[in-house]
Amino acid sequence: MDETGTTSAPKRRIHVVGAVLVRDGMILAARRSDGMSLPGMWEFPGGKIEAGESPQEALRRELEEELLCRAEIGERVETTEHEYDFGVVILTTYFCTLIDGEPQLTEHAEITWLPAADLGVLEWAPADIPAVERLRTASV
Ligand SMILES: Nc1nc2c([nH]c(=O)n2[C@H]2C[C@H](O)[C@@H](COP(=O)(O)OP(=O)(O)OP(=O)(O)O)O2)c(=O)[nH]1
Repeated sequence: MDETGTTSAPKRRIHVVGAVLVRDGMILAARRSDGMSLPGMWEFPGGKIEAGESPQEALRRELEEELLCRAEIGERVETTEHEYDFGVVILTTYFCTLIDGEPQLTEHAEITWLPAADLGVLEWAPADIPAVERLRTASV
């Protein structure tokens, strides 16, 4: 029950993985396009984990689909939970290294590489803020 006395159904829980791609001390950020949810916001490329997939499998698949490149998935950076109006996103980010191909735009509006210390200049999806904060204060 909320403060208006209304009982609402529990929100959908959406398990999402994001790639912190690191190259030459820079991290890749991708801006969501107008056709996506959270339009215009910056994120780590990735997406929803499908049934039967491990987080790493999902991330490899998403990077191949979205950026047309292959990456090695490394250590986990952060797991956060954020409630949006469309559901609760549980986002886990992993350090990743490119092993084949140059990231290409397919669904995002743009991509950019930034030093970790400068990540704060972008407008990140709210679920990403804890990972961004961790990266800004860590050496990558
Ligand atoms: N890929 C990715 N998604 C993120 C991040 N942060 C964050 O809140 N999200 C949200 C956006 C989406 O609602 C969901 C990921 O789903 P998705 O990447 O498959 O997005 P999508 O465009 O297919 O989703 P949709 O518009 O069909 O709802 O998680 C992030 O860093 N990376």
